[in-house]
Amino acid sequence: MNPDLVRLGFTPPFAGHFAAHAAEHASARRPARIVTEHRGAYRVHDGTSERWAVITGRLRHEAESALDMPAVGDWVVLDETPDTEGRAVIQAILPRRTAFVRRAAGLDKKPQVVAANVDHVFLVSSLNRDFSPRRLERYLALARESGAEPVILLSKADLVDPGPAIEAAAAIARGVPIHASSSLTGEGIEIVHGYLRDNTTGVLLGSSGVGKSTLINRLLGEDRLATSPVRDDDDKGRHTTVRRELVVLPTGGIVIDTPGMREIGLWDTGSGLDEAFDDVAALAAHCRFSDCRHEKEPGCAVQKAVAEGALSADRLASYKNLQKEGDRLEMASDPRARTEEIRKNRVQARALRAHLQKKRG
Ligand SMILES: Nc1nc2c(ncn2[C@@H]2O[C@H](COP(=O)(O)OP(=O)(O)OP(=O)(O)O)[C@@H](O)[C@H]2O)c(=O)[nH]1
Ligand SMILES: [Zn+2]
Repeated sequence: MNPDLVRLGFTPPFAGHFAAHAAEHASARRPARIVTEHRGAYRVHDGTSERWAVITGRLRHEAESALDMPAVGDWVVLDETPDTEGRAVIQAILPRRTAFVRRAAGLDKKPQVVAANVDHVFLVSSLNRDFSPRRLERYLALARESGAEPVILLSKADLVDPGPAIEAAAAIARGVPIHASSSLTGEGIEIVHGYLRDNTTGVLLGSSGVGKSTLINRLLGEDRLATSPVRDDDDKGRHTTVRRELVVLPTGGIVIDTPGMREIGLWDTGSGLDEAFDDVAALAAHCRFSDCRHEKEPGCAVQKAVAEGALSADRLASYKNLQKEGDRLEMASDPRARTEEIRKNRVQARALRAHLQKKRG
């Protein structure tokens, strides 16, 4: 396989999908990866160089929601014949292995694919005032459903002793690895490099100002991405990164920078919520009633655990809260939007995760 494409994360499953696509079409086609999106045009990388591309009218027309449009990290098929403005034309999106999807910011209930085909989702919280277990639980539920492996990263370890936050994160991580890092001292940087071995892809998610772009610059070994200081009064960031962008590391691996998220709305968490809260789910299996709401029902094993101090009341409240949000979304969303493809991808993603877990022992 073309080593330039492999360095971009083009693995055998994508090669297989691409070959199947190319075999059905007479005109010359090539695979490329979405690097960034700007006003409906896409910057794509074909392993050798980058250029602008647009999607065909047919793709745009057939898209039922944002889930069917190219997202950063997607592998797409380009037609070699450029359009009148010299841009490549995206003919198809190859099936995603994983996708981190949230509810788009704003009032209407629409999904947004934050990053596609990522192996690791780094949930970045700054140790400097930003860390919130409740927000982390929300991210974890979405990350679990993405099919990628979550990693909790506590940044700016040079400013604050990470001990207490690590302990708080450990109480809700349910097996997700936790690392402290500092782009100033270099602490934890090799660990992040380690996750991106073998041309795997990671995405950095978190609030503005936690140091996502700074970390990528550190991984790159050069100040390529723009960064800016947090506000003095509350340590909040200034939303410096304005669009998602895929970066290929010279040392191997691919990482996607994202703009700081103000809100992180749930989208179709499927079993992701119960995976992120497998402690609550395991208790719930022992409730007398299978539809127990864990309120005041007799024989509720979950409330019993709270009374005995085995489960924190805050964590249960958080679980119920997210569950309600998910239920509301489900009722509101158009069932057609949940395409069969998403379901299939989820199965594939599970298999991938199992494989990665096995690989890492
Ligand atoms: N002390 C310390 N400061 C850091 C560290 N990492 C980043 N910073 C600083 O935090 C500020 C914000 O960093 P950015 O990298 O722009 O944060 P971001 O998460 O990319 O923010 P958005 O692009 O707005 O989402 C900058 O002033 C950085 O220098 C760190 O490890 N230690
Ligand atoms: Zn940034």
